[in-house]
Amino acid sequence: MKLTELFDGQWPQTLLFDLDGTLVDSAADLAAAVDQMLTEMGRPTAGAERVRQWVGNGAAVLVQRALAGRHDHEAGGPLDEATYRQALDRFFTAYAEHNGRHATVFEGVEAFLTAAREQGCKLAVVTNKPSAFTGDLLEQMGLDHWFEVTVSGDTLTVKKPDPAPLHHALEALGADPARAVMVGDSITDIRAARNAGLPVVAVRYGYNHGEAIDTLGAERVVDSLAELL
Ligand SMILES: O=C(O)COP(=O)(O)O
Ligand SMILES: [Mg+2]
Repeated sequence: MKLTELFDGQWPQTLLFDLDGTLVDSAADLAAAVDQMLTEMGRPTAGAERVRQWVGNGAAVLVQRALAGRHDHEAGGPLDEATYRQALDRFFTAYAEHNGRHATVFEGVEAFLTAAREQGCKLAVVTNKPSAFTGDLLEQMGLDHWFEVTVSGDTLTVKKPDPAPLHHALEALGADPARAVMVGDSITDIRAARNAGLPVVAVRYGYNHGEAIDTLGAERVVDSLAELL
């Protein structure tokens, strides 16, 4: 299913990309940092499989899920504020050490970005990842040169699924929202795109909290971004 089918045979002018689970397979590093934090706090580790399911709503929610040991962290009861602050602090320190160590760029990403650039598309990253890690990870993966604008989870006071980060990226690019597409891996990206009035391409290989992404309303769902070419 080609991307051009979304816009009457034309390429979109602008592409907004999610980062974790869409461009970069970063779960192993996030899991290493979460488990380091949990160990330092005398708690049992979570393991890569569960951490993968907890990624997508930013560092604060990831840490809350890790402390509760479950995805619906609120159902685990209220978290003690001091414990949460300490855990968040330890997670930031640990992830600064692990960020990029085991991460890889997903298959199809470079080919797709190359084609998009050839078509003159404007490219931006809109992630819920804190800015302390976003630029560093993009640089380590050799992806930073593709993107004119990066909006991180703490760039604004709200993050995806709020549409504001997407609007912010479009404004910074001087882009027409009517000719823009969001590309992401989770329900959060689909909701953010809906809220911003953009079509969305979803990838099946990312982190959607262990749930299938096919029935969540994305205009296109692919196994590799190369399928869009
Ligand atoms: O930090 C996260 O929770 C995930 O970030 P993402 O928005 O790039 O998937
Ligand atoms: Mg993601």
